[in-house]
Amino acid sequence: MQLLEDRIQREGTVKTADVLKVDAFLNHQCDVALFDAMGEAWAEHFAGKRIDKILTIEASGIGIACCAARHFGNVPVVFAKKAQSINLDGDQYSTTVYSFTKQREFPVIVSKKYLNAGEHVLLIDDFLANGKALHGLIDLCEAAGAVIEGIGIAVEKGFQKGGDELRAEGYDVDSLAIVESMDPQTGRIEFRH
Ligand SMILES: O=P(O)(O)OC[C@H]1O[C@H](OP(=O)(O)OP(=O)(O)O)[C@H](O)[C@@H]1O
Ligand SMILES: O=c1[nH]c(=O)c2nc[nH]c2[nH]1
Repeated sequence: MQLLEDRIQREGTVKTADVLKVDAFLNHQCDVALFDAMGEAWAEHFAGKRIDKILTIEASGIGIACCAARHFGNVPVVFAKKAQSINLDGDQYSTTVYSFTKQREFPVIVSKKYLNAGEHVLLIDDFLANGKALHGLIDLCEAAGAVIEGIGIAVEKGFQKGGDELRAEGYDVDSLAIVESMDPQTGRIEFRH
């Protein structure tokens, strides 16, 4: 998606060999018009598929998923929580996920009320790196008996293994920008096309 690639080139910074900082528009300050255009692009890619619900994970996937839902007939958005809470009652599906930016394991929890057998689910997230977050969401869907129709990602780092693994597993992964390589010394970012 040219709009997203241009934005990454203009405002993204390569912090280290594997950390791209795009917090000016994606995962700290949020550009809602950009999120809306991303939702439109996923709706085009997944057109014709039955999507009953969008599932994402705290924290950075939530805003993107909510904007995307507007392009999928306002389907509900469910986000997996990364901590127990007194608000999480009743039966739950849960797994654990290693967080890329926080560098530790988190529980990943969804109430059984909000993920049901036979529901057709689109998974959305801001980043795809090693695929830990996505595999956590897939585990939750499998436990619930939900059907995964596809995966929409804003930024995939193609030099990390998550995206290629998920495609090899047979998932339809639509990443709007795939960073093929990036260099913290020069700041150069190259995309896969
Ligand atoms: O493919 P992976 O290696 O799992 O990396 C991608 C995940 O990393 C980030 O989550 P993180 O927990 O780091 O941050 P967040 O709380 O801002 O979402 C991002 O939001 C993705 O969910
Ligand atoms: O802001 C971020 N930059 C990254 O490179 C990344 N990888 C996973 N999650 C990420 N979040």
